[in-house]
Amino acid sequence: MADLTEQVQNLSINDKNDNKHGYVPPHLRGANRAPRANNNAGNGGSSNRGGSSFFGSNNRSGGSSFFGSSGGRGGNRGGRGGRGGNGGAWIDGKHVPGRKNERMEMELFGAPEDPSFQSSGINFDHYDDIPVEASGENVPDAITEFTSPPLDELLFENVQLARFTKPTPVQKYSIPIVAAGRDLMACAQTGSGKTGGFLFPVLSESFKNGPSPTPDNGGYSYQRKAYPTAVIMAPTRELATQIFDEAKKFCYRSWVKPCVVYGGAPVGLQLREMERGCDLLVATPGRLNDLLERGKISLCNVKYLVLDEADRMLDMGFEPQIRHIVEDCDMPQVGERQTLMFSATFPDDIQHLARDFLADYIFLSVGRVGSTSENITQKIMYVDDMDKKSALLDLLSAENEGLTLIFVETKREADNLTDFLIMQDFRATAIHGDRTQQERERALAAFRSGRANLLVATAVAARGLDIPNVTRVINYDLPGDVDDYVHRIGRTGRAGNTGTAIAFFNRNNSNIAKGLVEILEEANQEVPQFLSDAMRDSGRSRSGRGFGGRGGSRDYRKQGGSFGASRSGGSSWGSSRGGSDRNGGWGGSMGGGSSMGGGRSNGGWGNSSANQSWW
Ligand SMILES: Nc1ncnc2c1ncn2[C@@H]1O[C@H](COP(=O)(O)OP(=O)(O)OP(=O)(O)O)[C@@H](O)[C@H]1O
Repeated sequence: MADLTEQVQNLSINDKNDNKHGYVPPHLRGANRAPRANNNAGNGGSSNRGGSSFFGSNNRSGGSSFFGSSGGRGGNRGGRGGRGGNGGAWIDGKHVPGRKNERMEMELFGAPEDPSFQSSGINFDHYDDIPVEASGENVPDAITEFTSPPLDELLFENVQLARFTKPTPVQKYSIPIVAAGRDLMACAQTGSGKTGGFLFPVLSESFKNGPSPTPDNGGYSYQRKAYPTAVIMAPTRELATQIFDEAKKFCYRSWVKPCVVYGGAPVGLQLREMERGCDLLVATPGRLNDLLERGKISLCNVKYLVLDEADRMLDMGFEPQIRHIVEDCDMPQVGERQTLMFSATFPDDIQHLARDFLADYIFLSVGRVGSTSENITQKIMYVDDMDKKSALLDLLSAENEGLTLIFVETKREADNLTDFLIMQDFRATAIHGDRTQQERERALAAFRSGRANLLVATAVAARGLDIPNVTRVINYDLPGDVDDYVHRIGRTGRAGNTGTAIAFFNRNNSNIAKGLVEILEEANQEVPQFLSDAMRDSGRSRSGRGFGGRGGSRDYRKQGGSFGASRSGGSSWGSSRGGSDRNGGWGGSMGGGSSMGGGRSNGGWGNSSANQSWW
């Protein structure tokens, strides 16, 4: 990839001799860009205007099959009763692993050189230098490597098949914490292995201890019910599917049969799959609630409850459903189950939810809460709204290798920009809450496979998605909340790989100037002068980290000074949530998303009322 600073300099960004904002779009420079070579191998050229659904589907993750185990590569059918396939069984209090199957191993774990499987990057070892804070009573010692014990032997074998040679910091702590029977709230940077952070200990303990006996219903029930041992809730269907795909790997040959359920997909198919066994259930809250109400699932056997991207679920308005599922159904009480909450950002309100869901928990933060990885090179460019398309074309023309994720604020903007890029002969596709599930899956599959190397997305793609080879994230529209920025740029620079994140900033984004400056400084990135100016000016009209400021804080229990076995320092942040295209209609029963239209009112820096009127 061409040097980012050079690229940005070539765009005359911040050149005081140009205009007042420094950026001179190509059409004003009289630049006659040569017609772009048709690189549209995948979609047949610019005549393919009809949005993006024409990109065919499929990639290694199958993109879509809800229950991969019923398809070609799943097959953990054994469940506790040993239902054949390569699944194991729990028999007479013992775990009996299934047979090895080379074809299935290839499907689940891939060949070492297969680029569609994320491999750890050159900076993976740098994770060891990140300070970790673990607070709470009697924090168990972290492990330093994957060994069995403490990991269950079969899980250890599966971790080796995945070619994970060393635990990431969050995994080093979560494995002994869960093994000690403790609850956990964990905050770790994007791409630093949080999924393994909950799957490894939950599966390891499940493999060792087996399921609870299914309640005897006296033979009166006419319908089968699922009695999962572990329930993992996630905010979006894509994230749920991704966790499920990851779970399939680590459940290989075990008694644990993973399942996934989410809204917007036919419930009949999901029910049929659940009937084959459902020991680890990954679910969006809305669909889980629905299935509970239909009496298809009982939570009475749950030993492990995981809330992934918990703050996002609250943002999406899932709190009533989550509370209903956890508090009003038949799930064992706090203290009788283990509860784990994970995210890269933890605003205060989520910590307060923890008071109700967790008991005597350990708060783990890896790096500064809500910080970004130094594996990501961040650049903020001043670009007025009217110049954004030109600036984007410039960036894409200068560098179009690897996969680029482009974030916009509204669904309509996502479609418009995608059409525009396709018109310019770029291989672009779009993902947002108004697209059908099939369109979204096809778009993601095309992006993963590289047939479309540009994915235009709303905030719905900001969280959790783990797509190898995303080398660049462009915030065409900045989000209104700095936490969202952190998650968005975290789609690159994962597992120790490097990536770049570019954001178009203008006076409409002054609300997050302060938060952005803090993030850039923490990650040792350059802070452009216009951003410092914007921060200073916007600071005159408001104080503190409030508006658009950093979410997340350290363990709120320590703010009262009650206890703390801190292993390193921490800091406390104010919390705030901004509005943005947040809902998007993913997962569960959430409806369509909201849109912040363009055309926000402009005001000068520090013209507080004008700047904030849309906020
Ligand atoms: N111990 C490990 N060794 C090597 N690679 C790992 C390890 N743990 C996880 N990974 C890989 O790192 C990538 C990022 O992991 P994961 O998706 O769990 O990150 P995350 O912290 O949940 O990120 P986000 O906050 O964006 O959801 C994945 O491709 C995963 O396979």
